[in-house]
Amino acid sequence: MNESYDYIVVGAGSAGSVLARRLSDDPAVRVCLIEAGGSDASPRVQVPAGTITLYKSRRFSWNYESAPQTRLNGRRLHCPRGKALGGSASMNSMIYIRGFASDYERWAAAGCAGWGWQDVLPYFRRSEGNRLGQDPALHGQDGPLWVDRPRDPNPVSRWFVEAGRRLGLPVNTDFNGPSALGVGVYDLTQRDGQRLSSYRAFVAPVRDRANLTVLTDVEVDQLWMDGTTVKGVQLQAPEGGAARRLQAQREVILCAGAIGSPHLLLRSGIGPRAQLEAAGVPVRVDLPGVGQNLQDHLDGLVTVRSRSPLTLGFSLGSAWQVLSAPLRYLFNRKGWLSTNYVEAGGFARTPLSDGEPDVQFHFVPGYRSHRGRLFEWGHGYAIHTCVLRPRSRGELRLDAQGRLALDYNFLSDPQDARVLIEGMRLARKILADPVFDGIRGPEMLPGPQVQSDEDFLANVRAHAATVFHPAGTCKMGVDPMAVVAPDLRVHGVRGLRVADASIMPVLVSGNTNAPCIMIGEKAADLIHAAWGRAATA
Ligand SMILES: Cc1cc2nc3c(=O)[nH]c(=O)nc-3n(C[C@H](O)[C@H](O)[C@H](O)COP(=O)(O)OP(=O)(O)OC[C@H]3O[C@@H](n4cnc5c(N)ncnc54)[C@H](O)[C@@H]3O)c2cc1C
Repeated sequence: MNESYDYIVVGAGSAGSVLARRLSDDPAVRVCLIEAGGSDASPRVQVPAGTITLYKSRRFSWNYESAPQTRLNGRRLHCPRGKALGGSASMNSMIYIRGFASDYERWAAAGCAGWGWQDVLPYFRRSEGNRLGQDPALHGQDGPLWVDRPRDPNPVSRWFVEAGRRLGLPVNTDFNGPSALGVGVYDLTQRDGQRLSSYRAFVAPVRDRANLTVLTDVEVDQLWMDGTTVKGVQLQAPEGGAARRLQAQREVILCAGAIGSPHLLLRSGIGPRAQLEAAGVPVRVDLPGVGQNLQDHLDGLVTVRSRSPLTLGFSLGSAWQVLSAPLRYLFNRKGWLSTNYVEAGGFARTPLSDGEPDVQFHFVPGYRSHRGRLFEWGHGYAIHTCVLRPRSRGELRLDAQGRLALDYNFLSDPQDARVLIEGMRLARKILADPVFDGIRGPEMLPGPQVQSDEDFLANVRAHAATVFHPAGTCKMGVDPMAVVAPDLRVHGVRGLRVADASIMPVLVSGNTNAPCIMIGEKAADLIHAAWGRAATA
């Protein structure tokens, strides 16, 4: 016999966790939240510094790899995505940024009625439990998602802020305030110095609700459909076993992320007809936009070596800091283990800007980058600079063998390279400030020999990567390439919505966790409104 629920939410990540919580606030409905990954109860997830052990973890990450990037010297880029309760917010850097008001105005102008800034602001506020005394007109005080500052920021992170100020950038104490321009210490989704994913904030406190079932280590294989109506989901069959089906009396909502959701649609026969036919997947709904419109923030590095054990890193000089870190963290949540690495950063305008900041900085008080490396020997500091509103568009598709192919198509629009190069020049100027003189070693990337546009472009091709914000692959809208309508219902399909990073028609100007949480909040209200329940407070 099939198990039956009112709502099935696929994916317990940033958006899915919020949605499952809000839907199950109504005791009259039964909600099933399905997560392919397992528990998040590991110090690697809960202790902020554990984040560097997760990107390439086989247990916690899906570890996708892109197709060779033609304009990045044919390199394949690593694309980590969280695979555990909490999803990508169980491995992310915890920075709390909403994007610009103008991003959401662009969504509304592109046909997404109800998604302008004033429409989405209440949802940002509803989710947030701001610990910083920031403007209550913009910030929620009582929501489950704590927003706090790093417990023990590295002194060199503060030097970055000072260097940015001396370059003429304002010091910004609220990047989610009226203007994001400037440099500062980032606000984080942490509670008492521990990571706070939306699973931890929204679902964990109500997990014993009788009307909420949370399944872990269970992967949805495809949608269970009758014609163009979704009846439920089919789970991946255990080896040698039969596939299990779960029925949704009302709706299935895909919250499997910007890679997982379109992949699931394609596997279920919802996508571009020619692609599905070539991959041997029976076509249920010809929906040409599925997997298209892939966007991400391309990122260039300026990095400087140092001998100073003030910065994070392993050396004889830092041995005491490293060895004492577990005790310091245990007793007062301070010290080396409390860092999220990307403690400071900001938003700046390059000479190519249209008036709004067009690049974002992520400052790391450690050598080179934390990306995927468990141990970095030695010390240093670095600025990651990313293009905030990339013009390049990639795609995610099934190849002829039915395998997932992920092509960012980075730098297909040459303007992205121009903006990135100007941003990296700004980053280099910040790091050249005398405030760093006492600890400065040689610039490693892009390296002092890199000066002209051509030099920079060659460096970008050789080293640029992403800051892990894929979005847009089930875009919301009303044009022929839109996958979901502004109420998040999938065009041409009954009983199915998508609510996660994939629905962004245009990538927001900043980190994507808070926007996904907002999407989960708004999805809950859209669903409650459709089925006749008033909005939750
Ligand atoms: C390394 C890293 C650092 C980042 N740093 C930041 C940061 O500091 N600040 C910030 O704002 N953003 C950051 N991000 C981005 C941000 O975390 C994500 O954009 C956001 O969490 C995406 O939310 P989502 O709901 O779309 O998907 P996810 O949170 O990825 O959730 C999708 C969930 O669906 C599950 N799933 C997928 N397929 C299936 C299936 N078939 N069956 C069942 N379950 C399935 C997955 O396992 C996952 O748990 C970072 C991301 C990464 C990877």
